[in-house]
Amino acid sequence: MTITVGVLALQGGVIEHLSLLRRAADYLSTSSSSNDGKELATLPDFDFIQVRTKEQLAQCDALIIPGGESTTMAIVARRLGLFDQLRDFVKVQHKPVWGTCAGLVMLAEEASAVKKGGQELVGGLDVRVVRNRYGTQIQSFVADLKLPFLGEEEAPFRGVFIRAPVVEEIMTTTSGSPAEQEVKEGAASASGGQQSERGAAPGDDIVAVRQRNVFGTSFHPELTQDVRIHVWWLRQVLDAARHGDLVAL
Ligand SMILES: NC(=O)CC[C@H](N)C(=O)O
Repeated sequence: MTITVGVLALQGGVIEHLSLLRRAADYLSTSSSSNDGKELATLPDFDFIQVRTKEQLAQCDALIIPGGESTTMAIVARRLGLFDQLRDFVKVQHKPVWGTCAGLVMLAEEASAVKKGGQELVGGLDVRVVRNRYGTQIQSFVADLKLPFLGEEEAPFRGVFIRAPVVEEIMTTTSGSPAEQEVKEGAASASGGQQSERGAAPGDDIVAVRQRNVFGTSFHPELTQDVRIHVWWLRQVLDAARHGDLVAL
């Protein structure tokens, strides 16, 4: 079995994600060969592709929407007629999708601080993000993040924040619904903001969020050499492929 993972390649950090995805897949194949062999026996091949057309999107079992500029990405996606299919991918087929930075904006149901006239979103995460939370490009910074979903004992993750959005509100669609709880369980706060080299510290801002099949990060793991989040996400993709949907963490 081959699992096809796409990176939406309309604009932004596409190559960087593809490179870390390949490294993450290598890591999974070597780590599974050193455990009891159970995972190895069932570990499928991964195919990583750039997605610019409806046909390419249709091939994908999972998708990354990279960082870049969400307004530009939305305009190009509209021109290429990809929006309906993207929404179907996320909200009807419930395939695993991960958005980084501009990708998180695209996956939010609502966004504030948008350009005049608004911008089109794919949605899927019942959150409102605020764009450019920490200011402009020159106010970019890195901060050590504690991300509980990687494991409580794990070393902090070096988060790269470039005109980053944060989740300003987790919205209650149906009160007490499982979806709402999963958002909350999936939320990860930044800590160690004093490690920031530049710009505002994230403090308690929500910079990673998950709701069922949809995952978003404010920062750019693909701009580091740290493969842990890509490995974690590929495991989610594997689980989704095996079980038909994502399992709880
Ligand atoms: N680094 C980024 O992806 C920046 C995101 C950008 N501020 C947007 O809203 O699209």
